[in-house]
Amino acid sequence: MSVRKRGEAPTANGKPNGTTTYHLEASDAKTDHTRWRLRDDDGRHTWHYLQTDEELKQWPMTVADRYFLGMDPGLPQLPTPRTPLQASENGLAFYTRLQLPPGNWACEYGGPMFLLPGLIVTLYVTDHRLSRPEEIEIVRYIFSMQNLGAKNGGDGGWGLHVEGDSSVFGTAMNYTALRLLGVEAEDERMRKARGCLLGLGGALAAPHWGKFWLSVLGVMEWEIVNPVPPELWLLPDWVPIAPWRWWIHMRMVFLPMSYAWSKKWVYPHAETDAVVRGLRQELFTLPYEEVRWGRYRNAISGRDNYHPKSWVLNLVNWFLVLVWIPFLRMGWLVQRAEKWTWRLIQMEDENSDYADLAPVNNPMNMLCCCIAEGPEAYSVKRHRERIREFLFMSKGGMMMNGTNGVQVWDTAFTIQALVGAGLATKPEYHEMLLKALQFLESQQFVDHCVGYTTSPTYSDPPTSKTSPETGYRSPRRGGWGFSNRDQGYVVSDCVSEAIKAILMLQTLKDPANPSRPLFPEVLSLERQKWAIDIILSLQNTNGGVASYETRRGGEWLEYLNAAEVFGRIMVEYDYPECTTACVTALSLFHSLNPNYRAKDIENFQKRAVQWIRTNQRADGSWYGSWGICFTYAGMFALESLKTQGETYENSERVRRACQFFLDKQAEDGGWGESYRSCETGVWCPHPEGSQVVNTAWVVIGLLEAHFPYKEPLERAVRLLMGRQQGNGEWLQEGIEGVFNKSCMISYPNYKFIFPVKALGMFERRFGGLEMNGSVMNEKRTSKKEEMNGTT
Ligand SMILES: CC(C)=CCC[C@@H](C)[C@H]1CC[C@@]2(C)[C@@H]3CC[C@H]4C(C)(C)[C@@H](O)CC[C@@]45C[C@@]35CC[C@]12C
Repeated sequence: MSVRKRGEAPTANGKPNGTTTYHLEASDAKTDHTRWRLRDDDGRHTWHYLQTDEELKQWPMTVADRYFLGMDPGLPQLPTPRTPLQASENGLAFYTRLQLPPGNWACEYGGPMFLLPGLIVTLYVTDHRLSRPEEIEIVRYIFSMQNLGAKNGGDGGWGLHVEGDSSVFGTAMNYTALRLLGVEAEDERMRKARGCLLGLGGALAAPHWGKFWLSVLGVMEWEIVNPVPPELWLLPDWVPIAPWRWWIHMRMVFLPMSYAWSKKWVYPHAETDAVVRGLRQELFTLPYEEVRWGRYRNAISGRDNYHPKSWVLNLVNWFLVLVWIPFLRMGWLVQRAEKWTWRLIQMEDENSDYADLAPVNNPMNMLCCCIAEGPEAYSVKRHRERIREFLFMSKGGMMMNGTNGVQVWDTAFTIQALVGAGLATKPEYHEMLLKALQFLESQQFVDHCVGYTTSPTYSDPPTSKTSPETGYRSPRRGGWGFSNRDQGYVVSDCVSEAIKAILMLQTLKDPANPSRPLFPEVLSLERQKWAIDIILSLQNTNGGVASYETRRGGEWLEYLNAAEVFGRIMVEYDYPECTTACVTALSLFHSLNPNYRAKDIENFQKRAVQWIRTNQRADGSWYGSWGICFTYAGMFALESLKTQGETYENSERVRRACQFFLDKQAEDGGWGESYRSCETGVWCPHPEGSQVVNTAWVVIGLLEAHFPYKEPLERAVRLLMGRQQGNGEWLQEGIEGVFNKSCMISYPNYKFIFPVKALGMFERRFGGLEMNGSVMNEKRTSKKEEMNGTT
């Protein structure tokens, strides 16, 4: 496919010069997939398109490349498993081949449909282009996610996430991205998308973030954006609404947004740019010239309005727009606010070497660097380099991952799966596990953020204290994040799952010589203690544990939730997943090192477990916030209760949890939960029936609970085995993860990790199965018969 330039010739440096637009001659073009390669430099993932035959010779395709690109990975058919453990091992035979050389795993961590457009707008307005193969594949990806045909009503739009119904946000932003990438407005799919968008009220009914991006691009005017005043960053720390108290993702998005909003920065070539001018005509239900922007500040389509703005926020906005901005907003104050905001942006960039917290604030920070320092500044260049770590090549094209990878998280779970399945001592997995272990060790944060170098002292156990000098960051030395060390953000359960995985391996004994450890001690006791210190610093006063930090503000701050499309985003909340992960990690560590901060650990555990107990719903379930949904949280909760000695036998609470699961078991023996559970807070069955991942979670949960009856578990295990392919793989089913209640996100490696663990755990508990022929299409025997009178 060629990208033809319309208008002017290329500039000397080969970049477009603002007034130049491009269009793809054939917007359904595809690159040669045999030329893509994934590189992993110590956990930093980037995709490369090889140009020459020489390069192709030097850099052969791997099984992982082929798999991610949707090509046949070329792995052999395996002997039909006769037992769950054999099935588990077949799964591993496949999954092991996806491990990357430094020891971690990658994946298409997609779902949200608002990430790529933010990047594309930023690149466009900062006069930078991705490579041609990348652009081609991004176009392909966005089109492949369009709601066409049978997909979500086929109305031609895009949703907030890949499985969602079309929304104004999804449609306006993805349509815009495609146009910026050169797709013609007259393309049939674009016409369809426009029809959908205009039917939903057009871009004037976009949520806050949509209006923000379109104003930066110059398609809208800033008047339509509800205020994002950087002055909030000048509030003294004691003020209850001060931004440092917000959930880290919200404050890190608010930060660059407030800077750009304050500057009212607009793409300098907007007036002459043909695409921008085209978009002004394409996105609205009335002629651009007639729009009175201020009137649409609060317009929002019903499809997008998951969390309507509160009356408090409406009042605040009213005051800011009609009183503060026209009469009270002093120049000197604005200058101070912008200066301090810019400093905080720099701290975020410096602390992560421009990787930044997530793919929402990363392009926004890049934009601010360009505003503050110009497009040629180091900060902008470094952002451009780092942003590539979010881009991932998939079968459907190039997409933007929800983080810069899943490295630490999936590696930790993989190790635990093998240990849980009883396979970690087998020689054939030694090399794989050793690499995974070494990878985790290499990704621990060994330094606090800039600003912590002077206080508190390194020898003090970290507290949750924070200060402006650190960019309001909490201590991080000893922690792990979700992706890699560079990103540098502690997540409570990532620290916990990582330290657990490491301790599990480091304490394994060689079965041939039980006095000899099977794996080297890669993480010293001192560094283990750092990790424990971090975990201990993360408990909230009520005993629960949140995601990145302790809770800094009250739930009432949701009154100021301006994003509209997400729920529960303003402050940290306690999560069963995070709380239970900390409990299980502390238990394991304490069992090995009974003397280190024993009292603190005991107190933490007592209070955390009490919180987990009270967080259980009357029907026995726990609501999961990061995976879908009750099946996910239930698994974690049951595991943590077991560490406190609470099992089916002795705990009414655990029995209720098990009964909740049993009540939801499907005819085919599995469990299938829809993402609607997350949105609505009530169990919603998956429209396509049982799902491998949900089923595996429940099996693990029930086994952790010491659920004594084999029959329901056996039926589930047979379903897992029946869904397995001849080469050991499981195919992708429904999306597995979620954030902020309304946005789904995929965890493709879960379909390997959890079935492998569940199958192995089952066999360890109950032994093999009687296999007469195929395991598929098992006739349902009565669950009730076995359960009657027994629970
Ligand atoms: C700024 C907004 C609203 C969107 C950007 C996306 C991010 C908020 C989220 C994308 C990935 C998330 C979900 C991330 C992924 C891992 C989880 C977890 C599984 C470790 C969980 O147990 C704790 C929270 C997570 C770190 C997550 C938080 C939110 C994301 C970064």
